[in-house]
Amino acid sequence: MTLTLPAPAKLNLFLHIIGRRPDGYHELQTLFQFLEHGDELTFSPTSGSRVTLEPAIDGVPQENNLIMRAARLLQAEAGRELPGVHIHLTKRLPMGGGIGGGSSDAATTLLGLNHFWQLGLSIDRLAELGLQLGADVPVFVRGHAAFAEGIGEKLTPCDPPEDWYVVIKPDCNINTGMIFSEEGLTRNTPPITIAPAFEGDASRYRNDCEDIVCKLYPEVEKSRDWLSQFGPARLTGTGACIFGRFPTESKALEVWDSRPSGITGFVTRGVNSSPLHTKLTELD
Ligand SMILES: C[C@](O)(CO)[C@H](O)COP(=O)(O)OP(=O)(O)OC[C@H]1O[C@@H](n2ccc(N)nc2=O)[C@H](O)[C@@H]1O
Ligand SMILES: Nc1ncnc2c1ncn2[C@@H]1O[C@H](COP(=O)(O)OP(=O)(O)OP(=O)(O)O)[C@@H](O)[C@H]1O
Repeated sequence: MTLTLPAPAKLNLFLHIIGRRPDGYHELQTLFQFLEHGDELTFSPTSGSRVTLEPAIDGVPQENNLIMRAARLLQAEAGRELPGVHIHLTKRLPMGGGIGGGSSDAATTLLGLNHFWQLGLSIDRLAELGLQLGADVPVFVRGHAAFAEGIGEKLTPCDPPEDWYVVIKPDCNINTGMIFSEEGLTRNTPPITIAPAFEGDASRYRNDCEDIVCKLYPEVEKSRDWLSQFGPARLTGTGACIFGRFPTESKALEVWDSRPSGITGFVTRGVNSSPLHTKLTELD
């Protein structure tokens, strides 16, 4: 049977860097919330035992695509030949945007194929496998908005307000590894000791990558300057996307409709339960 599942985007409502591990990875404190907007994956049975994926993403070799890598991890975990599957990807999320498109595709593949192949793997095991693919994959596997620590794998579920967002994608792709290797990055923000009750207080919470990203990419700074006329505007992840929060859809659309020509992005709602998990629950 064919299975179609969403791969939602995420925002980092704030992102603090509190230190660096001996292996070079950065210790973070961040608040993840999902968005209703996202990619979509369709899994269809095929004869034989191959996993195929279409369309390919320009510049990403098929075997490096996080969807194929997630499928390979599950095949290895099962340790036996599994039925063939064709995966169709509807890509809507910009790459290098800090909204987790690749990580979410990987999580949807892990949960989707676990269901499709009836592997019966637990969410804990799928989150462990996901962490091998990227620091952002576990939150997408677990499916609830969360305060994250460590490199993003220690998750405390929480419920920030489900506001509306204007998300702008400046015309640049930002490489996460490159930003984390920048000399001038703030790496010593004092840790928050309890999971925050986030009310969008811009002065208490920030994104520690924002200053450096705005310095390196003037188009990101320009987007932030435009959106911040309407309220606090912030970077997500290591960029490039900038988002602003609004209490209603009509207010978000009003701002979006006033954008100058050349600004691309979307309006969407923040949700604390992942649309992926909502869809999987409906199937059970
Ligand atoms: C910035 C965030 O998007 C916040 O949610 C994530 O922490 C990044 O997660 P991601 O895109 O899945 O990143 P990964 O593919 O795991 O890492 C890419 C590269 O960024 C650097 N990296 C990543 C995460 C982290 N906590 N510290 C790091 O220093 C590492 O050099 C790594 O090789
Ligand atoms: N299915 C996929 N979708 C998007 N990118 C993929 C995929 N598979 C591999 N990649 C690679 O991963 C890189 C990061 O893509 P992604 O969309 O996750 O960026 P991002 O939004 O900056 O993510 P993050 O917030 O996790 O840093 C891409 O530039 C691409 O080379």
